[in-house]
Amino acid sequence: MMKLVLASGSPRRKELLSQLGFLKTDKDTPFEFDILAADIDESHQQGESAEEFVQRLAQEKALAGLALYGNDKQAIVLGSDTIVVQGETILGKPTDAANAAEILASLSGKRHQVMTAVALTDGTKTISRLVITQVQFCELTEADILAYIATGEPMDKAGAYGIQGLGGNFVEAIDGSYSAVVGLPLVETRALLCEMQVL
Ligand SMILES: Cc1cn([C@H]2C[C@H](O)[C@@H](COP(=O)(O)OP(=O)(O)OP(=O)(O)O)O2)c(=O)[nH]c1=O
Repeated sequence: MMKLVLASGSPRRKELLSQLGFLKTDKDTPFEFDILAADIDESHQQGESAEEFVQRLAQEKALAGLALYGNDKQAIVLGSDTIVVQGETILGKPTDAANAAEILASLSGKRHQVMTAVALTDGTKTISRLVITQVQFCELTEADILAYIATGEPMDKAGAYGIQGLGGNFVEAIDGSYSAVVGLPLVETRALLCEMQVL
């Protein structure tokens, strides 16, 4: 049987993917997936646009996951990547608290884009989607930023915030996909899973 594999160490992606299993039409076969963390080099290449970058990383995670899982075993592997884009700048996860403060100050009172790419591969065919969401932040004071960093929440998240957590306090408006901002766009991932006949 074809096994679905989530190539991600993100607990949010695990939760969102589980959520998709509840809409499975064939109730006789349960929706199950294995999880493995595919470690890839996430550095940006010169001349690469933000859109190209995030899609390449999602595909590389899926392909690295497939290689780790064992190319001989029948598997469909899902990889995903999320970045925050502010003007010309691509913001990934903060390197430390000072960098988190810099990132949050740059998002204060402005609109940025969250780009999430998701890729599915079975080794023969790789399909993917890119979802871009606009997020408007309220003005943040220095005290807001310091208090937020002290919670520890920003450190493992692109753009140094989590919309699903305390970071939601700073989100004035969102135009696009909420689940994509959290890390896995539900509608688009469901479409990909249907295309690969997993759902
Ligand atoms: C903007 C934003 C990002 N994030 C998270 C989603 C991603 O997990 C993370 C961006 O880092 P990613 O490199 O996309 O993912 P990851 O390292 O957490 O997991 P993996 O590569 O193993 O799949 O930021 C939120 O949880 N909430 C938010 O509002």
